[in-house]
Amino acid sequence: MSLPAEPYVELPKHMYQKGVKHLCENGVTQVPHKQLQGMDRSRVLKVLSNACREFGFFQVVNHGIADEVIVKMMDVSKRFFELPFEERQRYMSNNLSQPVRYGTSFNQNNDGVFCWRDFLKLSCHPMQDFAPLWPSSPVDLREAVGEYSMKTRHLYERVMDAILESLGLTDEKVISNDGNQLVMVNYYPACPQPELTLGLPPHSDYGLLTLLLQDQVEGLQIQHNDRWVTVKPIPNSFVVNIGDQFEIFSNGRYKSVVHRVAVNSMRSRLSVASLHSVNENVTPSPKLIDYLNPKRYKDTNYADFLHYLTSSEFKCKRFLESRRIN
Ligand SMILES: O=C(O)CCC(=O)C(=O)O
Ligand SMILES: [Fe+2]
Repeated sequence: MSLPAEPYVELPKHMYQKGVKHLCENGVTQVPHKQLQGMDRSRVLKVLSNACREFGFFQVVNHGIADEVIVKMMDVSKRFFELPFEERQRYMSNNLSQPVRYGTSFNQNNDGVFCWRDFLKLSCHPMQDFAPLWPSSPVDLREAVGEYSMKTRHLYERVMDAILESLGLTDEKVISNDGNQLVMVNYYPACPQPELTLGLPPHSDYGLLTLLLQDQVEGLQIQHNDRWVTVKPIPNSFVVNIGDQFEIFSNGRYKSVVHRVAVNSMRSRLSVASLHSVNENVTPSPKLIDYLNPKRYKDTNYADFLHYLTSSEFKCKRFLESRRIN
């Protein structure tokens, strides 16, 4: 299996490699594209592995998804949130497991936590089951989401293969095979008092891996060494982050990173997350368990996650903490 052509990783400052130029001021270092082109495959895997282990996130450019697919997805998403409320309201539901769900920060009956965010959640896999349920307006939404979800799924599989390889698990099929894909479109309206709220509160993603497309408005922040690092948008790139299921599978080698979204008073922001997870039990890979690295997590499935959401633990600790073996 081959790596995506030249993954371009954006890494926090102190991790930057010898000879890599320091480009940004906000605590984030970019590895310039040219440097990666010169790197051999094992070196790229090493960079990927460092990024996953220490930070749980990186950015990918040169991913092979055409700009046109990305632009269409962003454009149709924007038009969805501009539809009259009555139109969007048809997809509102209190039922978290609805395959298509819309929610708005101006009607918070649905969510316990207040977020300055509207969202549209679309289940995508298998596509033939879910596409007929996606909103029929704007008229080109289904086509754009269909194409976007297929391409991001393919990219997910390639990135996952590379991540497994970086862990020395090339034969491990269990995790990259069939699974769920959710496309979550997030719209953060400009907020008159941004210091009083967040677009999304601190959380980590439940699944294996998330591929996130963001527009050019800053907002996503990653927790690292007790501070918040803003992820600078790179046009048409994907921010990839490790989710809880993968931290468990990797027996804690790779980290599911806590992140949040800040809002601002001037500009609205749009992002599209493609969330990949599996339904079945996830258990730490036996190949990553040994005398020095005992099993660190309990076996986990979606029912455990739902149970956690309704339990008293939800308010005081992360889901992952509840799965840790001490
Ligand atoms: O909007 C963003 O940048 C992040 C969204 C996110 O964290 C999520 O959908 O889980
Ligand atoms: Fe997230």
